[in-house]
Amino acid sequence: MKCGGSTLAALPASFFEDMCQLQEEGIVTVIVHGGGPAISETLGKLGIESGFVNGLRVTNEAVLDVVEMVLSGQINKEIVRRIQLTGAAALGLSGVDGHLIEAKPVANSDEVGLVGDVTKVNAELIQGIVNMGYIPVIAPVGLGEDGGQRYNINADTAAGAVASHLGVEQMVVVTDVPGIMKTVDGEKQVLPVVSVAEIEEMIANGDIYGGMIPKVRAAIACIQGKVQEVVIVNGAEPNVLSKVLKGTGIGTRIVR
Ligand SMILES: Nc1ncnc2c1ncn2[C@@H]1O[C@H](COP(=O)(O)OP(=O)(O)O)[C@@H](O)[C@H]1O
Ligand SMILES: CC(=O)N[C@@H](CCC(=O)OP(=O)(O)O)C(=O)O
Repeated sequence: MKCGGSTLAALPASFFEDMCQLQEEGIVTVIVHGGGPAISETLGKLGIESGFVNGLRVTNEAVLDVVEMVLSGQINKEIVRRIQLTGAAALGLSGVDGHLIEAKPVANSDEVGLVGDVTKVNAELIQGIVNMGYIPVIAPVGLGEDGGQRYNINADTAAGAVASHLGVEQMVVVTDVPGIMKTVDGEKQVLPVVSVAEIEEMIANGDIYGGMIPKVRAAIACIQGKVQEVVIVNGAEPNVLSKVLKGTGIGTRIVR
């Protein structure tokens, strides 16, 4: 599951209770989370300037210090605490811990700086944490191959890579909108299912823009592998996880 920074504050208790219930039924959740708004807020308080290029935060060492502090500290531990309040066990870590996420500079690193693309995921470590009965909660900070360099990784990209490497059936992307929306006859509608070809068209004509672009790109990358579908849902919806797993037609399903 990818849990977006846009929706974290709005997640109801039922979101975490569902996760606990699903774990009892043998359906394990692995969480990769974002925290973009909280990073921007702390950067602002500290007077550190940063911008975005095509949805990726321009990242230097000073920005990366804040990204790591906010994601691996504040946000990661907040999610761990909320899961634990349901009685379930959770273990928080970032891509740095146990070389969980290995990364290399993105193609446009001359523009965005220390932003990484995932090259490797330590799936055995995630599996081991799951086998011990913990829900892994992963912050998207990665390490270079030599282990010396940190990278800021977009959380959608990191979640897609984790889903692919784990070979899971489904990735759920939890955000602040009820799915991929399109204006039809002047009215905004949620599309129940979209294909890869339709997504490319929607990006080209501007129907999909901004923060939705890395989500659909990550979805496309992972459903070309073992993952069969990616579902985009609104985290504020009560019991959204059990609704997704019961196939109640909630959100947008992205299929091949
Ligand atoms: N076609 C679309 N349907 C729904 N949301 C869209 C679409 N295109 C762009 N968006 C935007 O994507 C946002 C979600 O991305 P983002 O703000 O990065 O959230 P997160 O923090 O969950 O990753 C929505 O709030 C919306 O403004
Ligand atoms: C490279 C890059 O842009 N990294 C993101 C990581 C957090 C993230 O992706 O959070 P959301 O899912 O809430 O957007 C950032 O610095 O904001």
